[in-house]
Amino acid sequence: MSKIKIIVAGPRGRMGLEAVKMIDREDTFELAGCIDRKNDGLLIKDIDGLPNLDAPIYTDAEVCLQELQADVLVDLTTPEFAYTHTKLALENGVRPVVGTTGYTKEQLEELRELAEEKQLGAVIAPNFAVGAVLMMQFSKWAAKHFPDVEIIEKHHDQKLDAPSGTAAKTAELIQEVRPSHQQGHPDEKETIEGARGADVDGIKIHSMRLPGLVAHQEVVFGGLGQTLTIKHDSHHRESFMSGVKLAAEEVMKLDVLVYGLEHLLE
Ligand SMILES: NC(=O)C1=CN([C@@H]2O[C@H](COP(=O)(O)OP(=O)(O)OC[C@H]3O[C@@H](n4cnc5c(N)ncnc54)[C@H](OP(=O)(O)O)[C@@H]3O)[C@@H](O)[C@H]2O)C=CC1
Ligand SMILES: O=C(O)C1=N[C@H](C(=O)O)C[C@H](O)C1
Repeated sequence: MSKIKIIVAGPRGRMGLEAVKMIDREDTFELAGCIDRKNDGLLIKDIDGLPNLDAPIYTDAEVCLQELQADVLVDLTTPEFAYTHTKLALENGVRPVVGTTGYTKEQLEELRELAEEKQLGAVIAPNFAVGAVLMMQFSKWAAKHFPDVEIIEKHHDQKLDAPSGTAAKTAELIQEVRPSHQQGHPDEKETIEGARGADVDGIKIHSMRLPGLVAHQEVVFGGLGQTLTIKHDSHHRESFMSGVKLAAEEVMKLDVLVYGLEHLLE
């Protein structure tokens, strides 16, 4: 069986480095090359802290995608670049597996249409940790019985986007089953702006950023005389890698874009 040839965008990042190491460990994967913001023409092994691999680095994503003829692009960069990378990948016959968060609904829809037009698989997953996917699914189930819910997400202080992609996706899943309504007292007023958090159709999202955190979320439901808390913690970025591996394998069998790892889990 031939190996799945993978390009990683963002190899020096916290997630990108874990992905490069995972691809190196897996016999069925080959690191074809990387897209980086700098280090054009160097090899991965030339960069301090990266594994001893001969994969070439490109700063021009389009040239990289055209020259390497890879199967899959794993993107772990920033929202502003991930969208362009994903689009370029689909236009060049490469299947995207995207962990980068911060896509707008319009961008997702446009990429869904492009994948369909090209008949190419694509996976965009705001969270690759299986535990986090279960947390989201359990939350959707709980919301049928507890329509009053608030989300508290906690991340490291280098995170660029707020709320997290996971919190946004959790709210979206809950919205599918929860009748739309505002929560709290109808006359409540914020005496300090932002005190009640972000609002998605009445669901409040609170984002905490602190050094020492990795990725954590609590979904708290309130009912008469009781609360239910569904909580997930990623203590290390290794927690995301089994999901990235699964997505890189499964995307080869898809001819549409799927949004969320739950679509690939039994
Ligand atoms: N789906 C999931 O399970 C998870 C998703 N994430 C998401 O993944 C993304 C990356 O997170 P994280 O690794 O923590 O972030 P980092 O900031 O550690 O890494 C991002 C990397 O992307 C690089 N980069 C920026 N622009 C480009 C570009 N145009 N081309 C290539 N590389 C580029 C950055 O380079 P430089 O260092 O020079 O800025 C940096 O090395 C975020 O959106 C985050 O929310 C994170 C964890 C889990
Ligand atoms: O930036 C991070 O770290 C993470 N980002 C993703 C998100 O925005 O949900 C996934 C995980 O929470 C870690």
